[in-house]
Amino acid sequence: MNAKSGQSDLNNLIKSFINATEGLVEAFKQERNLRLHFLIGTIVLIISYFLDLSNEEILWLIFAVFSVIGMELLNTLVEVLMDLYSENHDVRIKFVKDVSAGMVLWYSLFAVTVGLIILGRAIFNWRNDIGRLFAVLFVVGLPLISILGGLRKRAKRKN
Ligand SMILES: Nc1ncnc2c1ncn2[C@@H]1O[C@H](COP(=O)(O)OP(=O)(O)OP(=O)(O)O)[C@@H](O)[C@H]1O
Repeated sequence: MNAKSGQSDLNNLIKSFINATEGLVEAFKQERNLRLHFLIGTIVLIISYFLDLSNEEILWLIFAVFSVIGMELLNTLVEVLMDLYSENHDVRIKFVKDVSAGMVLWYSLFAVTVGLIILGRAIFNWRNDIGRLFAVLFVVGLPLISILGGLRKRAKRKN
């Protein structure tokens, strides 16, 4: 590798970084929900400075905050791509957009569970049962609601 190609590789890398940053900034400007997630993440991370948290707990909080923001970015992409594909009303587009929004909701529930367990202990001295119950409620509850909904529909069709 000569000095010239090394320099051009570096320029490309810097350009890619600038483009990626522009993408983040644009998404932040355009998406209200993304701004909300950044705000909540900022508040949680600031609060974490005033609490007695282990390294592991801080890492979980950071993981939760970054995950929700990452999923919101992905959801923004899906919405834009679907709108580019077609602006007509289409049940398949509705499905894709709703699942994508559901993905953000799912990760938000994960973040709330992490918050309940870690911040709940550090601020209110809660046992981790509350966070665990919250997680179980959604992991078990969601499929259950869907199964019960399906059974009800089937029963209605038979009548
Ligand atoms: N082309 C379409 N066909 C059918 N349903 C659609 C279509 N576009 C949007 N929807 C429905 O409207 C909802 C909102 O879609 P929209 O693209 O407006 O996202 P948004 O309001 O920006 O969502 P978010 O609050 O997640 O950013 C979708 O989840 C979907 O249920």
